[in-house]
Amino acid sequence: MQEEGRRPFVIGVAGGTASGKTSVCRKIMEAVCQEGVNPKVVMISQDSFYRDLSQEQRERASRNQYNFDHPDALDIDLLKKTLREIVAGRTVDIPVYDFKTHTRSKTERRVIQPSEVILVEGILILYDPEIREMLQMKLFVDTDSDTRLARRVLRDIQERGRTLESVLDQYTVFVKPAFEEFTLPTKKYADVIIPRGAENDVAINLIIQHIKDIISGKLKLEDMTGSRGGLSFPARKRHVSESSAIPLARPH
Ligand SMILES: Nc1ncnc2c1ncn2[C@@H]1O[C@H](COP(=O)(O)OP(=O)(O)O)[C@@H](O)[C@H]1O
Ligand SMILES: O=c1ccn([C@@H]2O[C@H](COP(=O)(O)O)[C@@H](O)[C@H]2O)c(=O)[nH]1
Repeated sequence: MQEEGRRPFVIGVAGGTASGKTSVCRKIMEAVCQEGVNPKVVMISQDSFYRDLSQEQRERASRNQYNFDHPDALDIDLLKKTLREIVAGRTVDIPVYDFKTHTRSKTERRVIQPSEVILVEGILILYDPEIREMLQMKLFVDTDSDTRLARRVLRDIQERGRTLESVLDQYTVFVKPAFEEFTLPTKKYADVIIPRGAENDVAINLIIQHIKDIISGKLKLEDMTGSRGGLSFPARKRHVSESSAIPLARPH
């Protein structure tokens, strides 16, 4: 159960498509859940907040004429509302999105119980200023674009019902330009940049240790209480300037 008066520690994980956002979140979740205090940790994907497409939009999507990488493709208001509820410690239910049909399930919703640590990942999770304000730790997964494309091709063919031609076409027309216009510029908001994603154990272990210190109370509450109340990343106080976030590179 969430402790009275303690707000969840909300971590935003951004990065390009197939950069390893989900994989990084899973590694963090596994490690943090091994902690003796056994905190409740939950992961939410921005993908759950894709708009439910009309028949006409679905037809365009099937012809690769719909831009899923533009901020307008997401119901950002619903995402914000949901995050506010979560921050307030309330149970919420979120849509279940189907990448094959580009629709939300009519019958299923995912229930998110109050938790001590919330990981929220997505290509545009650092895009909206109000969402950024709700995040106490901001991460950017920085994986080489060729690697990302190679992974996306495999994943979208295996899991999202796409053909090679359609993945490459969508990537060239929408995914890459939108990454450069909307996602890449949000890297400057990150507190920590993780080169190479989930394989970067040095970076991920440092992040995990920081989260564990917060959960265990090793980092003092007074150091962490920011203007938004509740637990906030202590780096707020010694916050590096937006352009000087620390890229955690492989040691040589
Ligand atoms: N370090 C890695 N090495 C090999 N494959 C990876 C690695 N990280 C992620 N993948 C694979 O790449 C694809 C996208 O990874 P994922 O973590 O889902 O990225 P994102 O959430 O950023 O889209 C998945 O199929 C995943 O298994
Ligand atoms: O119906 C849809 C919805 C989204 N996409 C693509 O998904 C990625 C974002 O997901 P990641 O897991 O971060 O890769 C985005 O680039 C959209 O293009 C889609 O293809 N179809």
